[in-house]
Amino acid sequence: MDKFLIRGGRPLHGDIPIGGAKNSALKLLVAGLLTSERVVLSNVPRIDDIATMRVLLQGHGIVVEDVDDTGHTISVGGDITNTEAPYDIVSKMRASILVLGPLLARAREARVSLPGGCAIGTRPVDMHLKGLEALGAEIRLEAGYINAAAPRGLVGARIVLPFASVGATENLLMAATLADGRTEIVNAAREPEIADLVACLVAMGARIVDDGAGTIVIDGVERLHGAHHAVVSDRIECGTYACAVAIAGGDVRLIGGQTAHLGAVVRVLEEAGVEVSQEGNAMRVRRSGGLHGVDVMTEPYPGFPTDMQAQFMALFSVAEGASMMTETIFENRFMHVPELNRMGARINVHGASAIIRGVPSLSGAPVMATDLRASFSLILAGLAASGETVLNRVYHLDRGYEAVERKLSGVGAVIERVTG
Ligand SMILES: CC(=O)N[C@H]1[C@@H](OP(=O)(O)OP(=O)(O)OC[C@H]2O[C@@H](n3ccc(=O)[nH]c3=O)[C@H](O)[C@@H]2O)O[C@H](CO)[C@@H](O)[C@@H]1O
Ligand SMILES: C=C(OP(=O)(O)O)C(=O)O
Repeated sequence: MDKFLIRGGRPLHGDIPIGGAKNSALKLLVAGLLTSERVVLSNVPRIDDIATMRVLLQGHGIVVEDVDDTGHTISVGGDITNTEAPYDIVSKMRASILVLGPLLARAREARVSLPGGCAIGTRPVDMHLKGLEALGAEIRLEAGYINAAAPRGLVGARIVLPFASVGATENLLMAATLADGRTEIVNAAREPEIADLVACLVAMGARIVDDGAGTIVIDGVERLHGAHHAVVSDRIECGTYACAVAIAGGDVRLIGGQTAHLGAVVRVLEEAGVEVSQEGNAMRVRRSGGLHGVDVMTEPYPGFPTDMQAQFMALFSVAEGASMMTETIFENRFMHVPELNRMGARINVHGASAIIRGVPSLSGAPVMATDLRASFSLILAGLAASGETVLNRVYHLDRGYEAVERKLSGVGAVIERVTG
């Protein structure tokens, strides 16, 4: 198993390229199930979750190909020959549940493993299933699988989501593009990844009006066609490297980064003492003075993202004063706390909130994390720590961050991957 060795204490200077969003690219690949024609996606990140999604789609009979040798442009298309999403893939990657709506819409049936919980929480899918039932699907849960059928096709409906779930919005949006009549999704998620999916579906011939304020209206069409679409920039990767500059100090341009998608994150960075500006197509991040603690609560977009919570916990560990981090999206997303504390952080968790009392410095240690963002929070701590940090279980990072060691060493960090 690969490890990272990190030696802290170096400020960061230069440019870091920001890739396409994992949380958008995965859904856009799934959208390819909605047409037999080729959908070509550019700016796709080269990460393990994308490789897993390719295997899942190929299992459905879809042809997934690299369009060039960059590995960042992928085409999907073809006929669905198998409507089962098996346990071994769904349990590895939760975004697999997103095939349910498109399979039902196009093949009129689907058998998808229930994803179950994961390291950050129970993560139920009841809203996905209720929404699909409202569109006329018959759903039975059996032996850990969702068996869904819509023998006469899906029919448009008005669906009010009790919570602005990103996954449920995406599943229902894709299913509704081929339903008979009009679907209205009320209290829909407003994340930039939703707008990206809407833009791709519209390019494929879907009729969608998204008011950007939580209401999406879809008029079903008979068929969708091929399209070209560039994946939106990864706001979480961008925010993560902004935290790297914030914790290590320095001055870095995050090429492709968009402050417009990171409003809540930028506000917290500025309050903490970090300078952030948009300069052309780059987000510039600078810190020369001290860091200050801030109180933060995770919320659906445009609130502060849960996917940035762990990274900010590392940052606040070395900020002056106390910070409070409240996690409202997932019930078990503080798994990084004991590891940060092993590096000298002073963090106490009380239910959904954590109090972080800033310390003057952290010290390197062998650490490991149980999920993607938690793993990066330990790299961030390592960048600020004295001595060497050894991060184990790098496979969590490889799921969602491309070329971490290259991007960080390119701006002066000392980080090395040890394979084996
Ligand atoms: C609102 C939010 O921040 N969503 C995040 C969530 O998306 P993801 O799509 O995974 O999760 P949802 O947005 O659906 O879920 C948010 C909350 O709703 C609950 N829920 C969801 C679906 C359902 O059918 N029933 C139910 O109870 C979940 O348990 C969770 O507490 O994780 C992704 C990966 O970290 C992030 O990129 C998304 O930004
Ligand atoms: C938790 C994440 O992803 P997933 O929903 O794939 O677990 C994430 O992107 O931070």
